[in-house]
Amino acid sequence: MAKDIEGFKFDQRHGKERVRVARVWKNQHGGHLIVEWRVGITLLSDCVDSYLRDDNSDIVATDTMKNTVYAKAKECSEILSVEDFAILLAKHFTSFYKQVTTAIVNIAEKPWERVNVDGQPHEHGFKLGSEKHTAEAVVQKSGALQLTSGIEGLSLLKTTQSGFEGFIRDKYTALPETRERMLATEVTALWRYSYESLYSIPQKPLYFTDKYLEVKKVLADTFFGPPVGGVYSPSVQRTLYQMAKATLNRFPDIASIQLKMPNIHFLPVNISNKDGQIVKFDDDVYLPTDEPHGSIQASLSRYWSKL
Ligand SMILES: O=c1[nH]c(=O)c2[nH]c(=O)[nH]c2[nH]1
Repeated sequence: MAKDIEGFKFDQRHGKERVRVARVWKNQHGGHLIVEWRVGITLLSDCVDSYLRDDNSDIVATDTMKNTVYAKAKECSEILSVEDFAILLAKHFTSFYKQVTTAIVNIAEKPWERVNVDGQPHEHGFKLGSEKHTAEAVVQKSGALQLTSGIEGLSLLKTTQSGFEGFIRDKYTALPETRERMLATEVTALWRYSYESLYSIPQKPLYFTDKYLEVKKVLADTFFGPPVGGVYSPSVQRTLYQMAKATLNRFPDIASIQLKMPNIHFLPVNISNKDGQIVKFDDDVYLPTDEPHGSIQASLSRYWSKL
């Protein structure tokens, strides 16, 4: 909230970024669970005097914020979702300090996955997966909540059932029309839950972890289509829209979703020299690239959503 100060508009916030914590839980039978989180905390608090004069008496030290992450991780005796940990931290800052009006906590979870050895889940062995689960909780002193979850780095590719035709052609257009191409992307998704108060969030353990896995499945299943035959994509735009719509249709407690889907190009390889063709592209040999890439993004919200 901007304040009028000395004839200016003034707005401030402070926090700690990239606090890394790993938490292990052990059961009586030797089974271990682990999460690794990168936590960012931002506090909106009444500590204007620290900017205007040498008075730090209303500052929550960012070092204290960092310590709180470890203390709260220690206190959590059971595994919990990134969303629930973000809410727990944000709730702490807004209720513990009279100066703090709003706490914004974002967390990215590193995708440690249990390994299988000889077809059996390992008790305490994990390997790194690829895409990340993210969450952001914005909590007000009143208990008002905004909860957003996301996926980062979900790489998806299909080798056919994609094309791009009918686009604008002008004197700068070289791209041929096609009904046969590779489609590759790295999905970044952000979705907002409709829970608007600390008192209305589902209490079921790992509710939001399960939701994350289900959203990821709906996004991927919509991208790929059925295992036999797949589904034709006439553009990244169309596929993105179908993925967003499938998510809102499937999950009543998701109010809006934003998707970013770069079009990662796999270029047809054709090589020739003066004696003739060395490689003739036949939908088989590609040059994978990462830049430049197309950039396609959209968000879809329910009408009653506040986003
Ligand atoms: O699916 C696509 N959408 C585009 O907007 C675009 N632009 C382009 O060159 N290729 C593609 N493919």
